[in-house]
Amino acid sequence: MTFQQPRPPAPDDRPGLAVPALSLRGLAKRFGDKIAVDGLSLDVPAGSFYGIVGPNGAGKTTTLSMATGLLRPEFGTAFVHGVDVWKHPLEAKRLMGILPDGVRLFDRLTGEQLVSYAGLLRGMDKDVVARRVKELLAALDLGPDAGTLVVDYSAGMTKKIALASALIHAPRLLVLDEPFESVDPVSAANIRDILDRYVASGGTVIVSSHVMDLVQRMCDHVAVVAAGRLLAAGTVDEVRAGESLEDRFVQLVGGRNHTEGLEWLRTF
Ligand SMILES: Nc1ncnc2c1ncn2[C@@H]1O[C@H](COP(=O)(O)OP(=O)(O)OP(=O)(O)O)[C@@H](O)[C@H]1O
Repeated sequence: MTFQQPRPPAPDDRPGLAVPALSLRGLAKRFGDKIAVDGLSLDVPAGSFYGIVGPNGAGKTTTLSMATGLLRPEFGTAFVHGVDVWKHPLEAKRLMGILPDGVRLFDRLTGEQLVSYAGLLRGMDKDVVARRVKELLAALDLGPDAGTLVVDYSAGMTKKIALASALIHAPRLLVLDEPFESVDPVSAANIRDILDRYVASGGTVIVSSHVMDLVQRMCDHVAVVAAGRLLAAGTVDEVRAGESLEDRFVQLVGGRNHTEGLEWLRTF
C-alpha cells in the first residue's frame, strides 16, 4: 500500500476554476490482507457529472464510503468543497447527499416518513420538508406508495426512496453508489432528468456504475478504477480517446477470459 501525505486542494488560480467539489488525497484501506483501495487521489470539478467505473471488487464502494465519512480511511482523506471530511465531518456532511450501496434504511417507516425523517434530521423546517417530500415522491413515481412501509418496497423502489432521502436538503454534492441498479427504465429516465437539471443549476453528481453506455451518455467526466488504483480520469472524451467507453474500459482493465473450458456446459 502506498502512502501519500494528504494535502488540501489548492484553490485553482485560473479564472472560472474553483475548489473541486470532491478531492481525494491518497485514500487507502485494507481489509485483512486485501488492499481494497491503494493510495487513490482524484479531483472532481464542481458542477461536473462524474462517473466512477471499475470491475467488481475494484474498490469503488470502499472509496466512496471513505469519501463521504462512512468508512474511516487507513491513510489519506477527502475534502468536500475544501472541507476535510474526517476533520470536520458535520460541516462536510451538510454539503453532501449520499446514496450508499447496501446500507440498511430505517425500513419500518413508510416511504414518506423515511424521507421526512431525513429532512428533519438535517434541521429543515417542517412545512418545507412536507412540500419537498411530496414533490420528490411524485418525481420518482413513488406517490401511490408513500404510505407503504419501506420494508415492503421492491429493490428499485428502495433505491428511489434512498435517493429521495439524499436529495431532500438540496446538497451541493450528490454521491450516488449504483443509483440505477434495479431501477426500471422509465424511473431511470426520470432520475436522469432530475440529476441533469441539478447539474445544470451548478450541483455536482458523482455516480458509480457498471453500465458504460449510461456513463458515456450521462456523465461529462469519468474515472476508471481497478484493484484500488486509478487507471484513468478526465473528461469522458479524454478517457475514451475516440473509442466507446466500454471498449476503452476493457482495454484499461483487461481481464477478458478466453472461452476455453466449461465444455461441460455444452453437453446437455
Ligand atoms: N467489509 C469488508 N470486509 C472485507 N473485505 C471487504 C469489505 N468491503 C470490501 N471488501 C473487499 O474490498 C474490495 C473492494 O470492494 P468494493 O466493494 O469497494 O468494490 P466495488 O468496486 O464497489 O465492487 P462492485 O462493483 O462489485 O460493487 C473487494 O475485494 C472486497 O471483497
